[in-house]
Amino acid sequence: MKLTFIGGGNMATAMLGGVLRQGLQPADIAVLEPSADKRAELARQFGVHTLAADDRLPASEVVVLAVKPQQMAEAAAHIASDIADALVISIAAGVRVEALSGWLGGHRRIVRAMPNTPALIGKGISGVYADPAVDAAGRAVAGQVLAAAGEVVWLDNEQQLDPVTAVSGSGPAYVFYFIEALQAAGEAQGFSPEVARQLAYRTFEGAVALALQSEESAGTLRERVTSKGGTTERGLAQLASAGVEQAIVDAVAAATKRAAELGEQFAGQR
Ligand SMILES: NC(=O)C1=CN([C@@H]2O[C@H](COP(=O)(O)OP(=O)(O)OC[C@H]3O[C@@H](n4cnc5c(N)ncnc54)[C@H](OP(=O)(O)O)[C@@H]3O)[C@@H](O)[C@H]2O)C=CC1
Ligand SMILES: O=C(O)[C@@H]1CCC=N1
Repeated sequence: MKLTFIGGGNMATAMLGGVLRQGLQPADIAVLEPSADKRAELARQFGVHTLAADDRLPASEVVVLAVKPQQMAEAAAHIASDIADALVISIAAGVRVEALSGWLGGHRRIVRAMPNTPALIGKGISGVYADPAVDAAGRAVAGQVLAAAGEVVWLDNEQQLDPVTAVSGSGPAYVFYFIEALQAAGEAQGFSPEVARQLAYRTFEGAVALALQSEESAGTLRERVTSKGGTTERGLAQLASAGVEQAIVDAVAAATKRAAELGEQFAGQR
């Protein structure tokens, strides 16, 4: 499979890690990226072929659009005459199939996906929506590319991509934020950064691994940590009085709203 990424930034880098781990050959992958420094780093790290902004697109079965939403119109217009019948997978937040199709000269073999950065190690999760014009073979190819990034959840409605973006697309940032906060809290109690890091990181790793393996809900596992009259109860009460649970609900709602705003911003543009 000949695969070309348009944009060689954070998420393209994460997906490259996934597809190469799955066995795709670097010689079959190209990345079009305006920054010479990033091109050099991608070639060094992954051995893939790189293209500068003005270069024409090589013949590709799959083209992954991995630029920021605000850069999509220009990036799509640049490749519109070169994509032939390639399957186009856009990973941009918000930007809808209708807008993508307009910028791509009416192309309809379009799949939208929302992966996340753990794709780099094959531990991501992607929500995926295919335009009805994409046939079963196209869906299978999209599923194969995204499976390299981790688990795949097919969506039957494009709107569902906005909350997927808010929960799992942005989600790693929330988790890293909690890890940072737990590490900082350990340091505030007098531990060295190294020890605080070790305590925080292993706690997250262990808790997530346990939750994934367990048949019990996260709530039940939380109750098992919480001894009556003990330390966890005191700590959780502090989190509750600070409104942390509601803050998480509000954060996801705000991110979903931002994805919808991005969709509106680019709707109907040609
Ligand atoms: N980061 C994440 O966790 C996730 C991101 N996404 C989506 O992925 C997309 C990319 O995000 P991310 O990787 O974080 O962003 P980055 O800014 O890291 O990557 C985008 C890259 O594309 C380059 N670029 C700009 N214009 C063009 C062009 N016309 N042609 C080719 N390349 C171009 C940018 O260069 P320059 O920096 O010079 O502008 C940059 O290197 C976004 O649409 C985002 O919504 C989806 C899921 C998760
Ligand atoms: O922050 C963003 O807009 C992108 C989409 C999901 C994760 N990063």
